[in-house]
Amino acid sequence: MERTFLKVHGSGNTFYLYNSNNENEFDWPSLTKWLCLKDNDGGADGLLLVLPSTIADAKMRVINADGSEASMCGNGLRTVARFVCEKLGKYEAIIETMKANLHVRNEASIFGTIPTYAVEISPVSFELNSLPMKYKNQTVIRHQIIEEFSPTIKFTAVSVPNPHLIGIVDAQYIEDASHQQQLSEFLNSENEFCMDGVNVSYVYPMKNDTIFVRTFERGVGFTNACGTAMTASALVSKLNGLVDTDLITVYNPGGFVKCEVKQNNGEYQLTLIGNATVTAEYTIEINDNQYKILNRKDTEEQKQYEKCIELVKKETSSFSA
Ligand SMILES: N[C@@H](CCC[C@H](N)C(=O)O)C(=O)O
Repeated sequence: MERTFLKVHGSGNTFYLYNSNNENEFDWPSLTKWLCLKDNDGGADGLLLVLPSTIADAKMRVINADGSEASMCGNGLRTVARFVCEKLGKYEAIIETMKANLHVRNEASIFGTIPTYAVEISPVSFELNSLPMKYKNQTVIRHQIIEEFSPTIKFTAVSVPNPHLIGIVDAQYIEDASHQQQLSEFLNSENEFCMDGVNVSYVYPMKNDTIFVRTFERGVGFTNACGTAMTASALVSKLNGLVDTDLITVYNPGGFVKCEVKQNNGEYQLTLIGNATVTAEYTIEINDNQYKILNRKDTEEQKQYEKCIELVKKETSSFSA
């Protein structure tokens, strides 16, 4: 049978997006692993499923490139927000995700006229149990040196609700990714700290309202960007006085986003704002776990996005390859 998929990205974090009325229509892990093969028309970082919901406007499921399922995806949610809002002819919607129903809305463009969406990132918890993570008999790790990971980098563990380990680093750790790669590979293989793996981000504070974030994603590896990681990194930067504004610009290897960090009655209110770009429409043949790309029709959207990348390269050229 032939099915239509969109190739989409948020800050260069690239996904196939598939709309289905049947949650069990295909073997999602097998399909995702195939779609994400780099030799397969460039691959992708995962598959986003848009499904019917009885409690919201739509439901999103996120399958990582290795076939594992994630509870949330911030960059992916922006593209799902666009798909659902355009389909329903609305400017805002509620999307059901594994652990929360999240508000999404169309937003003024962050660069030129590129389609831009703002999405709620919630719930937030610093409890190690929520990741899950274990470290000695601690219940939280907040801006703390963990000798087993590094003698100098301060780490924070936070779930939003997918699990993140955020390290605040000097420019040298951005220029050379080897420390982050080694630590991430260790924490995403069998280990005593992060039983289900973890997304590992290194954050370089650039200005009082700007940070740079690079993420090694659980189930994927280094990606151009991770939306939940950038939002969690903005929160950690704000809580530790590395930035002093509510609206933080977050550069990443694939572009930039804005993260709004607010606190109300002790609750964190986090919003991720950025592009929701559709690069192509694919026709794919699927027969008993056998897949074949039959056709690809490119959109014009990536051309404008390239200009955004040029700006980011200029701003980050002193420390980022
Ligand atoms: N890229 C995503 C996060 C995708 C899931 C992550 N790899 C996990 O396993 O938690 C984002 O933009 O948030």
